[in-house]
Amino acid sequence: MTLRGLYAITDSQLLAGKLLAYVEAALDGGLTLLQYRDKSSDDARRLREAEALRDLCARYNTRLIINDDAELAARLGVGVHLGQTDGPLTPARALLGPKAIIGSTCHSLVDLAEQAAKEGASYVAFGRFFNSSTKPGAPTATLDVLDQARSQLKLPICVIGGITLENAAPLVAHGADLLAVVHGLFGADSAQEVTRRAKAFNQLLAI
Ligand SMILES: Cc1ncc(COP(=O)(O)OP(=O)(O)O)c(N)n1
Ligand SMILES: Cc1ncsc1CCOP(=O)(O)O
Ligand SMILES: [Mg+2]
Repeated sequence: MTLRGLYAITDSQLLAGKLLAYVEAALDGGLTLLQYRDKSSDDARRLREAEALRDLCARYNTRLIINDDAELAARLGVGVHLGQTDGPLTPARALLGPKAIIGSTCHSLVDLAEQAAKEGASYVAFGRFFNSSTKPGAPTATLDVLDQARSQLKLPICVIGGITLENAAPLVAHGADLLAVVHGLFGADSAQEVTRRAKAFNQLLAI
């Protein structure tokens, strides 16, 4: 399986009251991956929403990834994205099995990505590349890091942080495989606009 394309990430504040409608609109435009990212501790809601997203993604043949929580991912039979403080990759791979998609945050450090590859990551994520209202304090990364990652790594490379239709092209030109986007996709005034943006991101990636 080649991991390349638009990687939509949900945000509980931005998508309050319209999570499924906006996610379906994005799926209509074409998503390679969807990440359920909810930093709250409302476990019951997280389970309910993640199950609904898993079923929706299945209808569109799109893989669901759970942020931070390998146990929830295992319960649902989907993938997980783990940051540097979200627990180790090796046990997550053992828990989820060889076919699960497991992503790893590497900030701007190719060494972290090399390590993640050895520990069984399916893709590595660098960023943030631009200002992000979703995660303003996230460490930054540059196009130089992306060049270095592209030349050293065989794994799919994901980029994140403030990505929009206006600024994404250089990231693709420098070797990004997956564009991970919250606000630049879901910060739209209508579901139709979400679909339009998703299609336009796919065009940027020549998908
Ligand atoms: C695709 C992707 N890349 C990076 C992140 C950030 O993960 P992390 O550093 O663990 O930060 P939180 O998202 O958990 O706040 C991500 N979630 N997805
Ligand atoms: C989770 C995360 N990690 C680094 S930046 C970021 C937020 C991405 O959201 P946006 O696309 O709205 O900047
Ligand atoms: Mg995390």
